[in-house]
Amino acid sequence: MELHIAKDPAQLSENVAAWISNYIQEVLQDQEKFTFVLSGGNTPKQLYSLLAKPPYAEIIPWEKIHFFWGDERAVPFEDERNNARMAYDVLLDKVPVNPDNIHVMRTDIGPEQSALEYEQILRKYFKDEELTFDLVLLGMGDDGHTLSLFPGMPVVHEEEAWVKAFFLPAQDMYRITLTAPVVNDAACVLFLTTGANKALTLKSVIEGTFDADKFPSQLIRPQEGELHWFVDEAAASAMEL
Ligand SMILES: O=C1O[C@H](COP(=O)(O)O)[C@@H](O)[C@H](O)[C@H]1O
Repeated sequence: MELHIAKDPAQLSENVAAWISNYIQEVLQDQEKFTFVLSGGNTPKQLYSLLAKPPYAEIIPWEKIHFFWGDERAVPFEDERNNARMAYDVLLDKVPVNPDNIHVMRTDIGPEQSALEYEQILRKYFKDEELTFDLVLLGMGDDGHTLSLFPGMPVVHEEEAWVKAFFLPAQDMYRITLTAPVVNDAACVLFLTTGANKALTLKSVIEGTFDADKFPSQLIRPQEGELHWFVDEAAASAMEL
């Protein structure tokens, strides 16, 4: 695991935008397409909006990138809580992405059906071979969740399905999520985390005893791929560095 600490969220977003841009260009020297799994929530907004502007808007070969999502809140696309909607607003509507390469988790059908359909989309894309995303961007909630793997929910222990839907009583909402084994098969996983409110959780996730029910983010340990935590000083403040 590699830990990268920046002064504040603005500097962190700058660093991550540059890092992602370099990584995409490097990977595309050896392959034709790049698979990028996006996260939702508030933290990546600044990063997405930087990627949508020069120099990244111009140097990233957008047409070669296939976009997927790590998780989705089962609310209509028009709802501002919808993770895909946020990414469209801040990034995807602003750069020359091929619309056929954008693979959203649908929320205009039932969540269970959407999860099954998304798994089919992934199986088709990866032609039933090993599912290996090039880059998975993740966030971490104050409670230690990542993707929609929330503390204490059975989905945390899912080993078979690639995609699961479930009801999250705490938010009175269905969630659709990739499961941890899928993310752990990725070539590179990048967590983006900011804020003092996440400091104690981050310390537990990185330095604490393994307890996936309490801190689902601890489940993310790529088998062979790279794991990077990009955090700001406030989020890192409780760690022993
Ligand atoms: O609900 C979610 O939360 C996490 C963390 O979001 P943040 O607002 O604390 O950055 C996010 O990664 C996930 O995609 C989203 O559905």
